[in-house]
Amino acid sequence: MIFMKMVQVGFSYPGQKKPLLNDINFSIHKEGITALTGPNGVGKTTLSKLMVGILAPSTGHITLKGQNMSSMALAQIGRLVGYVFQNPEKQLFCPTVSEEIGFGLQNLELPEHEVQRLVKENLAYFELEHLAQNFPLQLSEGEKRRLAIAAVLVLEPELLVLDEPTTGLDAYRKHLLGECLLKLVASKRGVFMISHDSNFIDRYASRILILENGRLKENGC
Ligand SMILES: Nc1ncnc2c1ncn2[C@@H]1O[C@H](COP(=O)(O)OP(=O)(O)OP(=O)(O)O)[C@@H](O)[C@H]1O
Repeated sequence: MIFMKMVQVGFSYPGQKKPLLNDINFSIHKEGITALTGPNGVGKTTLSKLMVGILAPSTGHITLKGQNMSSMALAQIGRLVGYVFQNPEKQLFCPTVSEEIGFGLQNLELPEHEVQRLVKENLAYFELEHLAQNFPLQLSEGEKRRLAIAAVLVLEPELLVLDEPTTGLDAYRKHLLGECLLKLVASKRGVFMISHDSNFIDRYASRILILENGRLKENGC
């Protein structure tokens, strides 16, 4: 079943004479890891924001599980599609690292012991245990990114959208992230990542999309 579909999607920011995105058509089946790459400023982040409903298409439409996204509330989209921003600071707002990971779980009204179990598990997996009581905005860049990813992953979205997830990560943490994404895929969840990191893309992506001059190409064809 098609999970997400973009049909003739175009997008311009207010005041732009030429559309940034033009006639974008593609489907995501939640299988494997899809990478989106392309030159700086071409509209990759904009495309990812359309995928999670932060922006709406100027023309065309996007469906999510067969439903037009324009008729869905952001919270409804957010339960299906998780988004990790290019700049992790945009999504960190809790007083401690532990609370940041637990925040979304609290909103799901899970029992407290289950919330604490999942928080502990993710603190350990992302090697943030020693920082559990620290203020998120005072972490290093790589630690902030690991925390932002942990806080979204813990909610087990069906599709995870990540914007430049390897920025600021050392080789070992990139490896951990890649293995974590493969685990998600093995549990029938989809991953869509924007990246310029060609080594990471070659190692983990099963599908490569390239955005150039407002249009999308698959595998450079
Ligand atoms: N809110 C906004 N209002 C107006 N223009 C914007 C806005 N956000 C982004 N842009 C412009 O849209 C273009 C595409 O930006 P976007 O961040 O989507 O590109 P990108 O491909 O992700 O770039 P990079 O690889 O550098 O991260 C840029 O020229 C940017 O300046």
